[in-house]
Amino acid sequence: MRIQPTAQDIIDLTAAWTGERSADGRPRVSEDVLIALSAITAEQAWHVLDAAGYPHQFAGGWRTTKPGVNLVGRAVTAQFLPHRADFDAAVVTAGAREGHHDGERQNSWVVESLEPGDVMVTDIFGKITEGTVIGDNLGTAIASRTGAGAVIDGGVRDLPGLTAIDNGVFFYRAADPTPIRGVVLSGMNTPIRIGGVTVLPGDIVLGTDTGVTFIPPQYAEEIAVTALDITNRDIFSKQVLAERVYTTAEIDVLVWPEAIEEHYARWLAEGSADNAR
Ligand SMILES: O=C([O-])CC(=O)C(=O)O
Ligand SMILES: [Mg+2]
Repeated sequence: MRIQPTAQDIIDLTAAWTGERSADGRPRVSEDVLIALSAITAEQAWHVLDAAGYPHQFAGGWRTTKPGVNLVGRAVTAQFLPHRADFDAAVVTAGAREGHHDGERQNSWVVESLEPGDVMVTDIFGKITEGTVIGDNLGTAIASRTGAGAVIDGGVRDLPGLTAIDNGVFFYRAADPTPIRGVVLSGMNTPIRIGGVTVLPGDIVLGTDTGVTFIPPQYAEEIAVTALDITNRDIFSKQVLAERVYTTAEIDVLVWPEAIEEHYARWLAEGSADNAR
């Protein structure tokens, strides 16, 4: 038994990704794509994923420590189950074989595995009381290791301290003063369920005020490129409307006539989108 699958198991699990990978086998979407995704909306991601046949990648109904700030990074998944003594003993033994020696602090096993650009994504079956996966100490460790944050489908504690962490964004269900208890870590970087979404290790987490999208890595670049085009068209539209070059009837349509498309292409080529931003 293993707590974390081997790199080869993770490669097999995510075989749809053909690009670069982390040492643990997870898909490693590039830094440039992550930066581009940090400015997009849940709707832009949804549009591409729905069209690609992935309509169930969004989970809503969160609280966030940084409203208005997006969370973007590569998922490190973790799953907790209700405590069961014999299973916990097996987990502690397997964990020690994989280098995790503090069997009483299984939540820290996950935190200590994190790398820059990772987002810790934890399924703790919605448990709030005694389901507080992190507080401000583990939150500080997550932020300093990842520069990103975490998605906890359960509780957090030390909320004022967690909110004060500048370099991390935390999505959670509710805060509670109790410490984590009565659970066992059943897996790290295994497939997990968050809301109605199946999340795989290396998925790109996009947390916005709307909710959290888990983007299969093979769609990350397409979403970044599509979103940039949508954003640019929006800037162009507002500019030509403000300058009264076209009427709203001409601009506010699903497909622009050829002349407006050509104008947009010229405008893009002149670098006007970058100037307007
Ligand atoms: O230590 C823990 O397990 C949770 C906690 O309170 C913290 O991270 O500050
Ligand atoms: Mg604490």
